[in-house]
Amino acid sequence: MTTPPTLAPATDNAPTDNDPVLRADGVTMRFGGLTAVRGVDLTVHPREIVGLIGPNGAGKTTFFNCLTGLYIPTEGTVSYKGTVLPPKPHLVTKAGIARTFQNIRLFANMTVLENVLVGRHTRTKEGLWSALLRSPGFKKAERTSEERATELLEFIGLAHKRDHLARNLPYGEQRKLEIARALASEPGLLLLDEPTAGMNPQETRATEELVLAIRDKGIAVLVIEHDMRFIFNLCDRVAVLVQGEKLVEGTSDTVQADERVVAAYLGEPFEGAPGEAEAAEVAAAEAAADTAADAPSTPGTTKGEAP
Ligand SMILES: Nc1ncnc2c1ncn2[C@@H]1O[C@H](COP(=O)(O)OP(=O)(O)OP(=O)(O)O)[C@@H](O)[C@H]1O
Repeated sequence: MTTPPTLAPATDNAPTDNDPVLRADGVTMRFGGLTAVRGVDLTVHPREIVGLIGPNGAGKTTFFNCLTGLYIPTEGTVSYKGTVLPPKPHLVTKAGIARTFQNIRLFANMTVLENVLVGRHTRTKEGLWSALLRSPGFKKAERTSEERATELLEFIGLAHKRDHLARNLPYGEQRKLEIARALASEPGLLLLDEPTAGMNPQETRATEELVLAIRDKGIAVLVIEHDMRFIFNLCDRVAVLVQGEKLVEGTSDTVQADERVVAAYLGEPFEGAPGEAEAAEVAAAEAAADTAADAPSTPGTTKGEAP
């Protein structure tokens, strides 16, 4: 019987298809005395849909803001396809990370098409003078952008509304338009912050389909969402943040079965909860102080002094 050939170990550091698109290493964000995010590591691989969940105030949006350059993390680094990102939102977008926000941020008085075209600005090289003089290069770039924007509107099902004002779209379509605008920057990773907030069940289902279709186009997705059915249906992997720390990470089944996650959502204490060590230290110090207070005093010593 012949032994199957073994793969030779990689001899160089060339990126492979399975290298993470996103790698967050020890990301910490403090606001004065409040640590909103504490030492969070997270990776997202190509074509993965990763969910980020956690109770209100757990630090999810703050973490997104660290990933996208809106905040400069107090500690830690964020890399996209192996390169550490500068903490500047436009450079992060240019590198290949696009995002949507918890609250819709469209240009309400611009048309649907114009909103998508705005999202393309990091992909067009023509400068201000070229635009003002309407140079041939600018006109060509403008045509290409419009074609691409139209394709994206077809993809999300809003091509028939391209000339409507964004503010006249129903809520669910405004959310879709935000996603199309994010996709216009041609990202390799899309971050979605509560994409189904305020949606009815049909709109939520349609958003689920849309996220799967985005993944099928080869774009990785990291999504924050409070709708657990959405998250557990959709995600290849789920990370749970509690009080700024990553508590659990795994498949939907692993996370759903983890009693610490249930406890965190119900606000119950659990073994290993963030802050538990500090709480235990305080309790031990208080117990020691009580014992000292109850103990009969030794002649020649006063409370708090060594004999
Ligand atoms: N700019 C800021 N300055 C001070 N504190 C902040 C700032 N942004 C967030 N925080 C605090 O950081 C903590 C985490 O907030 P964050 O919005 O990231 O949580 P979240 O998990 O996204 O919550 P939700 O699910 O309610 O959106 C909260 O205590 C919040 O008050």
